[in-house]
Amino acid sequence: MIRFVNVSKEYKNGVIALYDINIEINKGEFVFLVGSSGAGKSTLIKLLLKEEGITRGKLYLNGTDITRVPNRRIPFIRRQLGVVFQDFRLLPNKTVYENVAFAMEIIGASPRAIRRRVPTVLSMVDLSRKASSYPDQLSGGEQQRVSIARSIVNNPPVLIADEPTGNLDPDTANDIMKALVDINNRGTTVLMATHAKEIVNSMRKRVIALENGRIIRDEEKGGYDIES
Ligand SMILES: Nc1ncnc2c1ncn2[C@@H]1O[C@H](COP(=O)(O)OP(=O)(O)OP(=O)(O)O)[C@@H](O)[C@H]1O
Repeated sequence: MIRFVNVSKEYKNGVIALYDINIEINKGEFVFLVGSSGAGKSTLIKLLLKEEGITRGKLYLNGTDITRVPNRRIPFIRRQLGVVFQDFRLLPNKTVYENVAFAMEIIGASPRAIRRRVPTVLSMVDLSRKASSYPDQLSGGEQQRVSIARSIVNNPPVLIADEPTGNLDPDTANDIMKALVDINNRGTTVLMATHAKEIVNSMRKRVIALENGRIIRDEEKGGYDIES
């Protein structure tokens, strides 16, 4: 599903953020990406989203070498990836329903498909009651669940979450994790970058640890730290 082959990333200022990264993530896996600040987690995600170019190596998404994809095809690549960020990034002037519907409108979905699909995903994240609310009328956890609904509404095979619980208290963070596990159980591959040690330790999923741009650990059913 996702394959990094000898990938390196050097920024224009000479900072080498990733060195010779090799990762293979299969369909349906749930993978935590951990590492201290500056380890290279966000850079790795930016390469997948094609927000940054790759300096060396190859990166495959669903069998396509995305390092060779021309710019005009980037939107098609992006459609295979649902993305959730720490800061939710909802549109403030749209309701919950409209925020989720908008993700379908921009890919040209029919009004009928939108009317059918949006209530389904809102119920998956337990937000049916809040469909007409605006983001500023919601708690942080609810806003993040809207953002998750939006990220999966077009059925992407892969969901990328960059520190999705970073702004949330522990109970709310657990609700978000339940939503992500639910989505993973329905077959979506999940890659989540996080500093949330307790969450990683309690879930016992695959853990890939980065340090100074290198993979120092890749463990099935791992913990946040090597000793855990
Ligand atoms: N646009 C950029 N230009 C130059 N250097 C950058 C740029 N973005 C990140 N870096 C550098 O690349 C390295 C990796 O940064 P990155 O943001 O990927 O780390 P991270 O693991 O996501 O950290 P955090 O947990 O704080 O988000 C750091 O040394 C950082 O300073």
